[in-house]
Amino acid sequence: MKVSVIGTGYVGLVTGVCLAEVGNNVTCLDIDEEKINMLQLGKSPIYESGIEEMMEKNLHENRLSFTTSYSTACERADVIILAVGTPSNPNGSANLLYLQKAAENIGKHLIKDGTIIVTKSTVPVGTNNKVKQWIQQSLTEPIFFEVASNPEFLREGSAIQDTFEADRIVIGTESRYGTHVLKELYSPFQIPTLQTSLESAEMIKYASNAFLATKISFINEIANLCEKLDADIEDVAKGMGMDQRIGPQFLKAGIGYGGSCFPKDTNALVQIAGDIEHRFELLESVIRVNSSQQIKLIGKALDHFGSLKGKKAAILGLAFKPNTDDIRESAAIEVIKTLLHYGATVNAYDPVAIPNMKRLYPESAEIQYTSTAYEAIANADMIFILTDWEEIKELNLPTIAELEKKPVLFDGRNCFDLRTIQKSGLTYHSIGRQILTGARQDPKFVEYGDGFEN
Ligand SMILES: NC(=O)C1=CN([C@@H]2O[C@H](COP(=O)(O)OP(=O)(O)OC[C@H]3O[C@@H](n4cnc5c(N)ncnc54)[C@H](O)[C@@H]3O)[C@@H](O)[C@H]2O)C=CC1
Ligand SMILES: O=C(O)[C@H]1O[C@H](OP(=O)(O)OP(=O)(O)OC[C@H]2O[C@@H](n3ccc(=O)[nH]c3=O)[C@H](O)[C@@H]2O)[C@H](O)[C@@H](O)[C@@H]1O
Repeated sequence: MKVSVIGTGYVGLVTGVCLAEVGNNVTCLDIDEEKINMLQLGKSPIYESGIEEMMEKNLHENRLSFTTSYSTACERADVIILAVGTPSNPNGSANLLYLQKAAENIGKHLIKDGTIIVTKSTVPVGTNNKVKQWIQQSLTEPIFFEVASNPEFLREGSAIQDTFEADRIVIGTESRYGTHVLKELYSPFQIPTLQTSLESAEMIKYASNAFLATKISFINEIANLCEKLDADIEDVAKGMGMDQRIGPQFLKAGIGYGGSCFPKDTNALVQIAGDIEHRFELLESVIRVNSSQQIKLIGKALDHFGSLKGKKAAILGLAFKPNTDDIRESAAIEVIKTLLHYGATVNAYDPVAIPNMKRLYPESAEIQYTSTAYEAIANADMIFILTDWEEIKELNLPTIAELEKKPVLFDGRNCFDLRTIQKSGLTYHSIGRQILTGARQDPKFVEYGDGFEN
């Protein structure tokens, strides 16, 4: 099939490359010329495992191309996929301006009857009907087209794997023709497909993200109780997750959810509910819990040191999760801001996200970036673990314990088991578990069995 993808961000690029990989002829379009120039050279503007290799292969085999021209992208496409950003407006609602511009441009350049225009961007219920109007109003001649909703569920950091091994593909369509074309497009992936109305497909996306965010805030609240009641959140989450009705995923307590989607989509859903005069109190609480969770470690550091003025903090992990360079809504942004506010200075390290964070916090007397985790730690009074990168989970704790300052470890991702920490003699604060003071003490924990995954 001939497919065009509008927007070459995390979703558009991965979708385009994977659709080319299964044999389609794919044109990816973006208004950002710099991105398109890079992509034409086979370089990915985002850090996503495996993307460059798959891109290179499909460029070489002439199934994939990149352009800034709407006429090139629209003229022969059977399917056009909209994957532009839908960021938050100041009131939390979804900003549909990029989508409107893209839809209008499609309308202006559509010349082939029967094209299906698919919204993959996350959009409020009712938006596909607007997309239809925007296109209709921009047509230069009468053309038959259809719209469809096809929300995306991939995660950054495992986007290619998630595309090939998704739990489901949701297709909201208006006719049998639309359903037929999209089912055919996705048939090589052999993934269960759910066909719904446009509105239900749009709602499935928000409801899924809101539910996952709720699970995270719920387990974080339980962690906050565990800290005060001498229970261990890792054991508690494991025990809960063994109940198949609950399931083990998204029960990892920590410093809350970040990223470009959970914060944006939970706020948007509260706003969508507000627009129809329904107060979504549960989701409002989920959002509030997450905001306070993001700076939980600062409270622990203040309790420990009294004052943070003049203290040196090593920040390990800047990305909102491992295996991505994305720092959008990362807890690291709030933690750094608050540490600087309290008069601390920062040495920050991340395997890939430093260039993105430097745009927000350029290097200065207060904040320095280092090329290894150990460099960041060398002179620190305290260490904040904010992203559970594999290399951070593998830090050599005895080496850290031997440093002159013997830094205090504040672990926002519960990367270490308590026995390992206890052996190292470090003072250790984590989320929802007992504090280890470096003195000889027996941590209250059990030996984990196999199979507990997040
Ligand atoms: N990032 C993720 O993991 C996921 C994102 N989504 C949703 O997918 C959508 C896209 O998200 P991302 O890929 O993260 O966004 P992004 O910000 O990484 O990329 C969006 C791209 O669209 C381009 N663009 C903007 N206006 C355009 C126009 N008029 N014509 C052509 N290109 C245009 C931008 O230059 C940019 O390259 C959002 O609605 C998001 O909520 C859904 C699932 C996963
Ligand atoms: O709509 C989207 O953009 C995407 O949002 C999330 O994907 P993503 O944001 O890439 O990453 P997740 O792995 O879901 O993690 C989100 C945040 O939650 C945190 N998290 C996740 C799981 C957990 O148990 N605990 C926890 O704190 C992570 O550290 C991270 O900050 C969803 O998982 C995807 O299904 C969805 O497509």
